[in-house]
Amino acid sequence: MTKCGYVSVVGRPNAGKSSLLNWLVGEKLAMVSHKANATRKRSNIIVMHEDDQIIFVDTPGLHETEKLLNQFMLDEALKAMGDCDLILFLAPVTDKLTHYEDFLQKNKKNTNHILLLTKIDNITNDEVLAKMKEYEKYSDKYQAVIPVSIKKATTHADILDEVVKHLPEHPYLYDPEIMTTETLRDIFKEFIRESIFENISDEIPYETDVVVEKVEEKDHIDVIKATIVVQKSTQKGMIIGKGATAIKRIGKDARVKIEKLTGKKCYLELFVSIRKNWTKDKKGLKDLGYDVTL
Ligand SMILES: Nc1nc2c(ncn2[C@@H]2O[C@H](COP(=O)(O)OP(=O)(O)OP(=O)(O)O)[C@@H](O)[C@H]2O)c(=O)[nH]1
Repeated sequence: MTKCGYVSVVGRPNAGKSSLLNWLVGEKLAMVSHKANATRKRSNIIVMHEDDQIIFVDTPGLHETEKLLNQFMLDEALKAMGDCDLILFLAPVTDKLTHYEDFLQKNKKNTNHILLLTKIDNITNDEVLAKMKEYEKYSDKYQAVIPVSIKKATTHADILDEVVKHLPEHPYLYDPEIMTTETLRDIFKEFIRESIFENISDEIPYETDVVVEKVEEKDHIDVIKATIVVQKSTQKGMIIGKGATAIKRIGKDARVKIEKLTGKKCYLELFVSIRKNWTKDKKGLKDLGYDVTL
């Protein structure tokens, strides 16, 4: 009998969740940013490991906050934790244990979890061992602890072997050929958002969203029209930039990512529109597809 189940990938902002998933699936599907809190919604990434199927759920970072959009993000992560067969908790190896202790508090259903110590390329082997020793006082809480660096590691078999051990016997839930339940439209949106995070500084990316209005898939080219939504007119000016330089850079970077994924040319047309204070009220969030039930 095959094994198959849901594995929520959880950790504080910037822990390396999306990077890990892209690495495990061998394809760039999730948005990665050096800025924290870039991931806003859950998304499924499906990895076949030998005959077993693992459905990883990428989640927004665990963080405390008052903003409505951020509360939605936290709620997404908590829901994913309460609703899976196993949790992968990612802790950058240099983190203090308090983040892990916070997670233990939030894991109300005591779902089984594996502790992944990430970014171990940043420190020496001895330091990694010392950190693993620190976590040992919680060894009755986790199923396993695995140190990992996606920058250095050459195989992911050890992580996947360990994950599969804790999944139920179950027939596949998805066609083994597919890598994600996200639509291409969702992925294009995330690529454009990622390019905004890369090119625009300060708080603006956090108050920006993207609506993909139209995707026309032709034989040799995809024609995509998308609108970048901001909260106020000064932000619109920043996104466009002097002589439209900023928006051109955003468009170029997003196009390169899209073309790499699809293997086709892409013509990407970007617009900017203002929706006043969309991150702050329920209607604004709902209109942009964040199903707030808070
Ligand atoms: N040195 C090093 N950097 C890493 C590693 N994994 C991820 N990073 C970097 O850490 C940053 C955050 O990575 P993400 O994958 O976006 O982190 P996330 O946990 O999904 O972040 P949120 O969206 O904020 O929840 C990026 O700049 C990555 O390149 C690693 O193994 N080593």
